[in-house]
Amino acid sequence: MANDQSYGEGIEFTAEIPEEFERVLTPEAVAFVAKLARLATDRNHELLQARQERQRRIDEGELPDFLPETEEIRESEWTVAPYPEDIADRRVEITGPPDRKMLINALNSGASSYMTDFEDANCPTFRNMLDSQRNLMDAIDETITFDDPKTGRKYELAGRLTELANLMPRPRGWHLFEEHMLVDGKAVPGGVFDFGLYFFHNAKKLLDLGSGPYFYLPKMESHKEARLWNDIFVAAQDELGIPQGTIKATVLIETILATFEMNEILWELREHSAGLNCGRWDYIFSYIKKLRNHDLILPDRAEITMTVPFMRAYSLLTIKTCHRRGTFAMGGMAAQIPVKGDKEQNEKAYAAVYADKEREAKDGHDGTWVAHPGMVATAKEAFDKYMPQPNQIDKQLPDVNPTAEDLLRAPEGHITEKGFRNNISVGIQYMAAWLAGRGAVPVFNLMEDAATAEISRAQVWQWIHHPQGILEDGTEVNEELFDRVMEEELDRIKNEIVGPERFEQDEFEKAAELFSELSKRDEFEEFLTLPGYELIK
Ligand SMILES: CC(=O)SCCNC(=O)CCNC(=O)[C@H](O)C(C)(C)COP(=O)(O)OP(=O)(O)OC[C@H]1O[C@@H](n2cnc3c(N)ncnc32)[C@H](O)[C@@H]1OP(=O)(O)O
Ligand SMILES: O=CC(=O)O
Ligand SMILES: [Mg+2]
Repeated sequence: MANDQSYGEGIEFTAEIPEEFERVLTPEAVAFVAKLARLATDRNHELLQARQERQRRIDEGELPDFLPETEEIRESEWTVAPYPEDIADRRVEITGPPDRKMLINALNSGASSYMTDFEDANCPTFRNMLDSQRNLMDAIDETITFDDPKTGRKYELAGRLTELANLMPRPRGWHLFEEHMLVDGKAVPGGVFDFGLYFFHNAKKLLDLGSGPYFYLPKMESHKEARLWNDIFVAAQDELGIPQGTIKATVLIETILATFEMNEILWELREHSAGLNCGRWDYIFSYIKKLRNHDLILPDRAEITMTVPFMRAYSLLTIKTCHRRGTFAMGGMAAQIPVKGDKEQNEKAYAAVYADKEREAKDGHDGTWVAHPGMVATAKEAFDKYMPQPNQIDKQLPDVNPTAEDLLRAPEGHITEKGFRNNISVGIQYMAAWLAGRGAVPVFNLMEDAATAEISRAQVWQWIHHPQGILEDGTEVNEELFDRVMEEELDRIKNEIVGPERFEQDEFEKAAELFSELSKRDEFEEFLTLPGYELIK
């Protein structure tokens, strides 16, 4: 175990650091993270406070809209700094948590980039966070290998790092803190911990290889949150003597509030921007969460596709905004993954991914996300067809001018018992995996992660708490119905889906307890990973 005395004044670790991770938490790397934390932590808390105040105003009737005070930024002509040539072509980006095997598989997958996920697809145990950093260090040293004890298979990189997918880590969002590292008695913002360690160990090596420190930034709700990231980038580059503007970050537009501040977010990060991405799953979650006190009730999760009007308006506005500012408009995640042992369902999954990517490419997106290596070729085929050049940033969309009403209008649809059941079952299955340390899992042939599970959780809460929470057969959604359905679904999970043995081993009972508590309580919990973190840290 590393000795916390060696880390310097005001720096403390609240958990043992296994020896194998001492090369991640070197005194120099820790001091670097501490420096960034001292810059960021209080501002992070103020920004979270501002989120609460905004929510209070929305609860009282205010609706999100474009900000009058930043009109000048929206109306004037400017572009972000040019992108580096090695990320000119981002047509297919694979995503996933950087566990050792997945990291090697993702780098070798044929995708243009790998969104290396410390957020939605990751369960933030201290071990997972440190293991991910170590795996990334080994990948960038080009020494990473993995011997799978279960299969005996050996894994290694399929070529030089620069011939493989570009690494684009996504640090944790501003709501998550790394409670195992304290600086001046305060937990370090999770994103600062993830970004700081990665940048400290790898930025110079990436530049020497001819690549660079590229990032994704999640779950922001305002341009002021982007300003904090920009200040962190400036300080980090300064500290390591790396030229300003070297970092390039793509911001996920995945909250209903950020959609009204796309220009402003790009402006804040203009020296460091690599565009925006449509984080569709968190976006739906955010819509439900932020507008929960309004009569804007969404139908079953399966009916909220990218083609319903408010989602389409958001995606087209992202493309318009990014291209006007000279940068990438990345598409989002199709949650379908290959279906083993069912040819028909498998073909449907591939067709759904192709249709999603075809629409994105035709609309003007510059690339897209897939959740599984098996889907890379399918997404690439769609983009190659409609975008033979590396990107289509020069495609302008002057006629796209959605109003606030267009962006906020709830789609028509149905709330069904099937949808209600599915939300409960998926939510419990996901939380059970998460509590066992896994942040992304296949459930009912779809990729589920923290963002998709949040939709399920938020819908159940909303239908229980809102007078319009009525199933299409007229049944009122209430706690009694919830208790009955949850018991039936738990029984099904135990006896038909995972089997009694795994049910006992994994955390299904604990997950059900948490899911039930969050669904029934009157106050809406901001993120399910917050009470979840209390159970795993
Ligand atoms: C809303 C959002 O934020 S989207 C972004 C966040 N979410 C994600 O990143 C989820 C990414 N996807 C995944 O984590 C996985 O695909 C899962 C968990 C859904 C399914 O994983 P598995 O159950 O392992 O799938 P499956 O058994 O089909 O995998 C086949 C092979 O592909 C590999 N694989 C699957 N998904 C990935 C991936 N995303 N990256 C790299 N390799 C992968 C597996 O490791 C396995 O490798 P092997 O043949 O060498 O053993
Ligand atoms: O992070 C992506 C999303 O869809 O959420
Ligand atoms: Mg997300």
